[in-house]
Amino acid sequence: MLHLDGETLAYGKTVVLSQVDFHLRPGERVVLLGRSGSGKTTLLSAAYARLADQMSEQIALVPQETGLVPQLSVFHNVYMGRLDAHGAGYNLLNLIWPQKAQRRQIDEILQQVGLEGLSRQPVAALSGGQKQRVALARAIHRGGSILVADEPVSAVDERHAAQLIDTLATRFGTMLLSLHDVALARRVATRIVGIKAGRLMIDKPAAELSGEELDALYRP
Ligand SMILES: Nc1ncnc2c1ncn2[C@@H]1O[C@H](COP(=O)(O)OP(=O)(O)OP(=O)(O)O)[C@@H](O)[C@H]1O
Repeated sequence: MLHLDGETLAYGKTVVLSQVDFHLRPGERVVLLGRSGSGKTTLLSAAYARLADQMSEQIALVPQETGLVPQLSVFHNVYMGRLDAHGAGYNLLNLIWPQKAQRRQIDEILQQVGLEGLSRQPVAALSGGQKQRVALARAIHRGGSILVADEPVSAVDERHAAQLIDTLATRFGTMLLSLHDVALARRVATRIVGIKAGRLMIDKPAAELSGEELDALYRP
């Protein structure tokens, strides 16, 4: 479904990753690991751009900075995940006066991500972890079978992070994530890709990855 073959990923003349061979197959849950600044976001962005370009279905995206509109309510931010499913008139109506059917649908998702009762809160009034949950709810509302998410639970405590990732895994058949929590990565991933020194140093099934390989990935 996605193939990057020997590609160089750069910002202008600044090369971040060179000779990248990366693939994503339907049904995989691939987690990118690596130290801060290693290039996880760079690879995710390239992968998302390619998927969005090539696939006919929509791709759900959770960017690192969440991409929420702080002045708007939780409901409205989640609703925006699917603006393209409705006409302009219906979207405007929901902006002013959220419709019952939409409220019900979105309340159900909010419950799944632990935000029940917060639908009317402006996003600006939420904690970092709650904002991440809104971004996950928006991705779930967007739907489809593929999720690309950049550190989607970095501000959520360990136990809830695992629950949220499990919820995502039930909703999306194929996932490409970056995570900083190695234990969580091992728990969710079918494949782990480790980035270091401008290249993909690890690319193997999660079950085959040794502690020594992971240590080497994070060693300076
Ligand atoms: N827009 C940009 N222009 C120039 N350089 C950039 C840009 N975005 C990122 N970089 C550089 O590219 C490298 C990889 O950054 P990237 O954000 O992909 O890393 P990361 O592994 O996702 O880091 P983190 O875990 O901190 O989010 C870094 O050296 C960073 O400074």
